[in-house]
Amino acid sequence: MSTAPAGLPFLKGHGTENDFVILPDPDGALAPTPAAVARLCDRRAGVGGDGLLRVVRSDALPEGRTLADEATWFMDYRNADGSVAEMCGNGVRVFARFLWHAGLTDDPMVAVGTRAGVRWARREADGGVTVGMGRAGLPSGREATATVTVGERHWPALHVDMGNPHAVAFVEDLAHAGPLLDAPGVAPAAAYPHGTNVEFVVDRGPAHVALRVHERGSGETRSCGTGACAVMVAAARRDGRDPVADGRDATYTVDVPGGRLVITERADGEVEMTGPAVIVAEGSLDPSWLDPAELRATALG
Ligand SMILES: N[C@@H](CCC[C@H](N)C(=O)O)C(=O)O
Repeated sequence: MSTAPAGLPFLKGHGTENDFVILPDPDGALAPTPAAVARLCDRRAGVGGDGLLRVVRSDALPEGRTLADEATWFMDYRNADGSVAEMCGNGVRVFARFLWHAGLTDDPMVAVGTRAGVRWARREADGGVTVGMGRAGLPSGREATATVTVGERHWPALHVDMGNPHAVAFVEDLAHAGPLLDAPGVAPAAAYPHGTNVEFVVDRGPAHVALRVHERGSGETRSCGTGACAVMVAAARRDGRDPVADGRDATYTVDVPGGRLVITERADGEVEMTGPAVIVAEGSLDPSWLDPAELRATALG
């Protein structure tokens, strides 16, 4: 029997192996510093994850307050290095799975506030979760394209905005991107003033592609939902498909190292992504390991 003082509750979850530490903080009592997030996400000395999902009531956060009428819950997303990101597509599926798992809602359709606006998530009969990802942004002019570099190799890349930034490069072989230990070079830097996620894409068949991704703030990951949607839209345009102009939905299968996502760009321009969302563990953080002051955890008392 443990006599350790009760620590802060956390969960661990993943969507196509994009894995997250989930920190329930309904009243917004916590304010995790970048250093605390990086410690939590550390794969050797921490819980481990590609990012952190802090679950807060929208009306308890300044950035969520304007969304509170539409979305009770706000996903405060942080990358593994502690940096803040606007959106996380796999994260929204896992966030919704947490709300259902914790009994915070039993509605199969939930709205989730994010820094990129409100996203919805729907529980499917087969256990998957579909997320309404909003419309893709395709900047024009000098921001429309960039050059991505890994070692001696260079590729043209399309700028796709899914609430967060992506540079999508079609390559001959995913192995050409190398081990992706460092962030690929992206030029001109002015095209991405806040940095970018980079996707490398190959074809697998008609309307079927596979990707590798280097995530801003997290490194190479096994999946990226916003990245997969950016890839789907880039592949559709390359294939001459524009659902809004055609008046016809386009659906692609996008394989990621950690599984498979099915993505539709609808004739009204909205992008929908379906994939798995899994809660794998629940526990509590040992207060002697993570100084509560680092989380400003009034909840630890
Ligand atoms: N893995 C996420 C994206 C997380 C944020 C990203 N690294 C960024 O900084 O924009 C996803 O599933 O979309």
